[in-house]
Amino acid sequence: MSDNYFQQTLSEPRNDFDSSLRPPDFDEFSGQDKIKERLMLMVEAAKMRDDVLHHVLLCGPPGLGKTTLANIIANAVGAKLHTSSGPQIEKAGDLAGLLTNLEEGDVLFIDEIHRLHPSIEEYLYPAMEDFKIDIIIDQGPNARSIELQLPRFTLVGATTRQGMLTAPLRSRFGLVNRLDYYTAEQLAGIVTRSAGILGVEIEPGGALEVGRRSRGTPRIANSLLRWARDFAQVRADGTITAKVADQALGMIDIDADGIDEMDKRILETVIHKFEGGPVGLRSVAVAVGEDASTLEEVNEPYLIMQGFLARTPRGRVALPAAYTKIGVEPPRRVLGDQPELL
Ligand SMILES: Nc1ncnc2c1ncn2[C@@H]1O[C@H](COP(=O)(O)OP(=O)(O)OP(=O)(O)O)[C@@H](O)[C@H]1O
Repeated sequence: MSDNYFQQTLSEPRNDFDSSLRPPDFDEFSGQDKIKERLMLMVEAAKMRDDVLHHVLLCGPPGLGKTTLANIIANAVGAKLHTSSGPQIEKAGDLAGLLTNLEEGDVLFIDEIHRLHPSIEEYLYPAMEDFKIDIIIDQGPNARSIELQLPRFTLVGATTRQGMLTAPLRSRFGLVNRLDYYTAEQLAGIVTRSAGILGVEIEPGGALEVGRRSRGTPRIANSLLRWARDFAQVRADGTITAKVADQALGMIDIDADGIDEMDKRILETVIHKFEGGPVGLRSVAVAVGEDASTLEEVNEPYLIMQGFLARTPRGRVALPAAYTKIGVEPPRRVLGDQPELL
């Protein structure tokens, strides 16, 4: 088992397990109420006008349901969904290929859209605005650009890094939505639904225990459910009770706050190696042997949200809860200081 369980879960390619649990429509998609309401309204308005949907941007940490929402949007308007991602679109020709394959009303989902190369991004602007694209044909002195008219389509972009999106691209989306982490209760609801689909017996207490330790993320909740199911089968009578869930998750070193071994190592590093900070994220990443972007996307947001770490203009600092978590007394300066937050 990896010591960065969450990073491993979130970076796994999507598989049949994920698809079987993916809610097909807005009714079965729990949480994110504001976003759901806005999207449902947009869908209704487009249907009333017999028009295509505006382009939609979905932002937020991995595993919160961006891909799921893109599927739901396409289902809601009865359109075909085409899927790609920033890193997959390497050349302008790749983008032209995707766009010219679309039919009227189709939804094009581009995951990790912040990773599109700037030169490719520029091709996307006229496609989004006027549904046309300029392509260069021939080479050398014969090279010339021709304009192709595209069918009207909807672009759904997803990004884990809203800050890395260029202003021109961001401004071309009709609606920008930021997904939030889910509450333990919402996740318990998602776990109960998934257990029903998988035919797993789970008690409300068991679902809540899994929900509490899933760090606000449905993708993690489903993955922990899968582990708890195996555990319940082998070490209990197959039913996931609160106690069974607690033992199952304890066995993979996920504690009652949803903190795993890598999170603990990060806190220990900031506290012991860097005297509680401030320290730059890159230095922490080198010290714990993990990629800085993984720390920034997966570990840090949760540690900040739970009050273990704070971001200050001079770097990350450990808060009193971090000292308690790793079992050391917080120094007086930490208890007294209120770091200047970013
Ligand atoms: N609101 C929800 N209700 C029920 N299940 C959900 C919800 N959101 C996500 N899920 C489940 O969580 C899993 C992960 O969701 P999804 O792949 O859509 O996340 P994502 O935000 O697109 O992730 P990434 O950022 O890694 O692309 C899906 O298999 C889906 O079953």
